[in-house]
Amino acid sequence: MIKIAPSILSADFSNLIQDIHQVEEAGADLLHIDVMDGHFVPNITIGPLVMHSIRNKTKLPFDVHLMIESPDRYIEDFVKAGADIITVHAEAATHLHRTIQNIKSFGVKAAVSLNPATPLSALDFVLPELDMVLLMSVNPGFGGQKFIPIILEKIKSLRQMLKERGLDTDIQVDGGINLENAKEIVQAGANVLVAGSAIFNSKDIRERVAAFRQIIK
Ligand SMILES: O=C(CO)[C@H](O)[C@H](O)COP(=O)(O)O
Ligand SMILES: [Fe+2]
Repeated sequence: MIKIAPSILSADFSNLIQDIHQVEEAGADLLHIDVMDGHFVPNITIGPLVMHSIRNKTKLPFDVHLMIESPDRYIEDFVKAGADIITVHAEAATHLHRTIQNIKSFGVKAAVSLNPATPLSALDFVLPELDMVLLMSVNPGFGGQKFIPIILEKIKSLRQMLKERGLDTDIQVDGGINLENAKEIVQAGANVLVAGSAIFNSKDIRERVAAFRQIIK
């Protein structure tokens, strides 16, 4: 079962709840929330306060992508704000194993993200601890960027690595996913697709989620 995770980074923030309801009614599986701190990435987005304010407006699980330095300082805040899955960047966590344990200690799912240039070997000694791996297919920081094609090879290698280890960890891919490339990303081995601009910048958000579902089924 392939999951669709619309990224609210490209939603209309003046109509955020309406946009969220549209993707929810269209059958999205997760709500992808991009948290940026202006340090790890050049952009600044939303924090736990906004997340908490939308928590009781939707039943969609919150898939929280932390693009922040020293993520341990904020894990508890994001759990309290309603996170169901918390993803940290391997490049941003000095003690990655400890950070993963910290996330799991709150009973939420733990995931690690790799920037496009970071090798899969960064996961070698934490892979069995993870519910999901997030492979970035753009350099993080902004929505609306172009998918980096070589990440297809990375997805295939990760799926093979998981198979060899007997793991069925989710592989999420994030950045530049659209109706044209979604199928090959799934065929490469991804089972959770994040899409921001391709969903929220379309004229008909519901129809666009349905079109993604049709293409990847
Ligand atoms: O983490 C992200 C950027 O750092 C976003 O989730 C991602 O870029 C989604 O936006 P789009 O689908 O428009 O590329
Ligand atoms: Fe993201």
